Amino acid sequence: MSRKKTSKSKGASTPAASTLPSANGPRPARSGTARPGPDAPPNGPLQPGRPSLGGGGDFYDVAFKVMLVGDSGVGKTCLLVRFKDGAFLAGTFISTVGIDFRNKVLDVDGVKVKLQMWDTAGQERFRSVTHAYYRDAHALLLLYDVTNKASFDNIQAWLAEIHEYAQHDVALMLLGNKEYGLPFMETSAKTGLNVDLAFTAIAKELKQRSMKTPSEPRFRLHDYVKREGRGASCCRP
Ligand SMILES: Nc1nc2c(ncn2[C@@H]2O[C@H](COP(=O)(O)OP(=O)(O)OP(=O)(O)O)[C@@H](O)[C@H]2O)c(=O)[nH]1
Ligand SMILES: [Mg+2]
Repeated sequence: MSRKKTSKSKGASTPAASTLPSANGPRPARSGTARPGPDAPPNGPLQPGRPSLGGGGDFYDVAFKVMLVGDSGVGKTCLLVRFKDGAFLAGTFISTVGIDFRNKVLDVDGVKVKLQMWDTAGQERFRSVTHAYYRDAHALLLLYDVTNKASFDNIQAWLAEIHEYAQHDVALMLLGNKEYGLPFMETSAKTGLNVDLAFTAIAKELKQRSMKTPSEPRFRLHDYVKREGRGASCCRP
């Protein structure tokens, strides 16, 4: 697959969607090798989209490159494994070395969208490796650990890296991972996001506790918040 190298300039915009050569082929020697092996998909600009058959027989119409970034330990790899395989990597924490990738094809309103997801190492020592991958990412998921204040404080630094190395129009999302096992939502007094929900939910919980009527279905605060919570929010300083 021919690739032209484009130097990143502020005027450059995110490369067109593409059909990526399958990254489903044999994975790099060790997941997250500092430099993915020869089977890793090219890190150059991506070709224009066309229906294509990736490795592993997954048909897709369009493909995008998504990168996960954030401090070491915030849960980038675990989030990816959960999304890809539906499993949680409990047990010992094995830090990603360099960069790794996983693919998943989603059906988005009848369009087969292949996400090639790059799992970066959060450790400082791999930063130079991961910088090279920002350039042709279509989207960046920036993770912090809601139980680790420093990982949230570092968001500013990650945003500066993104501004420095990614295309100016890259799609960005901020994800707070892990939880204390408590119902969790983000609110904004400024925009009103989830403000009514927060107080309505707690009112429902307290009413149920004090006026329990056996015939009424049990109110589950966690489920209610999850169901009603408007996750879509944008974090303005
Ligand atoms: N309780 C809880 N633990 C989590 C969650 N996600 C990840 N972990 C744990 O956090 C630790 C780090 O998770 P990883 O996914 O390996 O972290 P990472 O961001 O990939 O770290 P690096 O590869 O070093 O950048 C592991 O021990 C996970 O089990 C979560 O949602 N909840
Ligand atoms: Mg990792």
